[in-house]
Amino acid sequence: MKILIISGFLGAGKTTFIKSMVKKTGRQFVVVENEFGDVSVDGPLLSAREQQEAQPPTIWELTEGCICCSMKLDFSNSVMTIANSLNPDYLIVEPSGVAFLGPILDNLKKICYGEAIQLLKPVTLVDYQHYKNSMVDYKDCITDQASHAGWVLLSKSESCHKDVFTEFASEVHAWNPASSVPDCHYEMLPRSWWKALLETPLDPSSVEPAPQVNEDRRPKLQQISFTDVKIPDIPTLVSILGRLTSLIEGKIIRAKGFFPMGDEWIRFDVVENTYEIRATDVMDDSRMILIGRGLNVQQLEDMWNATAVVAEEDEDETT
Ligand SMILES: Nc1nc2c(ncn2[C@@H]2O[C@H](COP(=O)(O)OP(=O)(O)OP(=O)(O)O)[C@@H](O)[C@H]2O)c(=O)[nH]1
Repeated sequence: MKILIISGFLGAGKTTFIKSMVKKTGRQFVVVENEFGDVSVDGPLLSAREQQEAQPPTIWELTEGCICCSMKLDFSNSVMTIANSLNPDYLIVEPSGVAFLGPILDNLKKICYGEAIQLLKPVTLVDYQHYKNSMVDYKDCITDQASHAGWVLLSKSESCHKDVFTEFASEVHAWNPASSVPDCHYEMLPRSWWKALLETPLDPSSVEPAPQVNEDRRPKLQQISFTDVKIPDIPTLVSILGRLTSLIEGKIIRAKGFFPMGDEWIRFDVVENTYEIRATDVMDDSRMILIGRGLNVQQLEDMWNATAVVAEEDEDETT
């Protein structure tokens, strides 16, 4: 079993990359999802086909802790269990956006043996639209992720000029001279690149011991999660997302979720000051999570509860 870690800060595009990798390579993957927060949104979204023909991966969720520190042992036990039970050709690991990559590699190298469990060179995604801003507050985490990667990819860069990639590569090479930084968005890379991604091993003896991530280094973020999400219509959702991206009190770094609206299921993503709304597959339940700092939790909970009441009234009127 080969292990490929896909790291990157909150909202950098890890899940989107994994979806693309499934489609481009046509392979069947098992994915370990470790989300920041106590509900998993990515797991169900990765399982959703969303009109794509590719076979969705099998998801193994690890919530309520971070695999680079508090869940270290649970994580290595899960990897061993997956190797011994499912034994897939490829295990993809998506750590939470605030996980440090160094300690994850250090932990995994201890359970690598022969061909049974092999590490591949990890990927780190860096969000072109937001990373310069994020570097102000989360530099330690973002540079750790890029410093330990074999491949560093600039996401959300589809319309960028080559010069942007050249400048980005020289910035990354200052932290990690050995990393490979493609000079275009990953969607444009040839089949040979995707093949190399799934074949290039990381020598475990080259992984340096990583100290325990102490709490001072970890991004200090709050999370609020909701299940049974009710939003009556798209204008209300747009208005909520507009408010979330321009809070007077505190700052939302990431928000995401999915919920039913009439006969359809809708998903939304907020990354800093941008948001996206799309249709998705029918899900078993609805979920959402807000991640940020300095948040007025009571005010945000009141806002969602008020929206749910309106949605319920609308439902009553239509039945
Ligand atoms: N245009 C564009 N949008 C992207 C790209 N990658 C991600 N996005 C968008 O960015 C948002 C977050 O993407 P995700 O793939 O969920 O990011 P993530 O890193 O898995 O997020 P977390 O797990 O919550 O940290 C979504 O709205 C995506 O559609 C990209 O390469 N190009």
